[in-house]
Amino acid sequence: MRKPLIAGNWKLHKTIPEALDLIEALKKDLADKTDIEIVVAPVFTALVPVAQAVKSSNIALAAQNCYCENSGAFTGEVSPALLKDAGCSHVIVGHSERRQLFGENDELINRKLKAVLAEDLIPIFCIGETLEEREKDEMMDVLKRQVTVGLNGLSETEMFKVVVAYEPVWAIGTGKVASTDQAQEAHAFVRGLLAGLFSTPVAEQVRILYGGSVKPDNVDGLMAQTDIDGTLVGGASLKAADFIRIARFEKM
Ligand SMILES: O=C[C@H](O)COP(=O)(O)O
Repeated sequence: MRKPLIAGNWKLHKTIPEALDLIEALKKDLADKTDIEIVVAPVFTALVPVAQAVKSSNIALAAQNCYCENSGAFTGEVSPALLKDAGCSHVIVGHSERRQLFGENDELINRKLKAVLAEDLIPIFCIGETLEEREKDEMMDVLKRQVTVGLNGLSETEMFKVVVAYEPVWAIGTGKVASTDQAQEAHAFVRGLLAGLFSTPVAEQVRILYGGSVKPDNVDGLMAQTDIDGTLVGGASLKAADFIRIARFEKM
């Protein structure tokens, strides 16, 4: 049985006071939610205060990115060890905005995943095809490459800790959510890849989140799909009421 995970990626939004306001609202209204895991990913500068605020709550803290080395002459980077020190338990790795805007490739993402796991943090490993790739019927090839290279060299034990997030790039921030059929098809395909690359137990236990225009009015249909184990929410995670409704998805 895979425990649902609802994660909010706040991207480049919210000052420290705004982040703390949002956290207080989530803590108040989601305190009873023990049947799911809740994760929020604020900007780096808000991690420490938010870590203090979520202590002893059911909300876990993620960073939105990290580097693949723990120390050294890497100006501007933040390491998994320092994120752990700041109070993070999760790190988003390979988000499409990192791939598209900051040139991250599958090999670098693989190194980041290994660095995150070496610190005993949980990576939320993002994959997904662009609109152009989908229109050229390359979705499966792209997902296969991202999964095969991104997870290369991970042990089965490490894989049990990984969370995968399928985020079709064309659905991110566009309001165009994948249909439940499209999302389920991609998730089932990714689960099949995990079975082939690792094992059936890995495929059965690894959680695969859906991301891309998840909103209160579409979350129930998405979460009803067999292979969708949670959501990685961008825009709607910035509003307490929307994120709370998403975390309170109804089982259909
Ligand atoms: O990490 C979250 C995704 O990029 C989805 O963002 P969105 O919900 O604003 O489409």
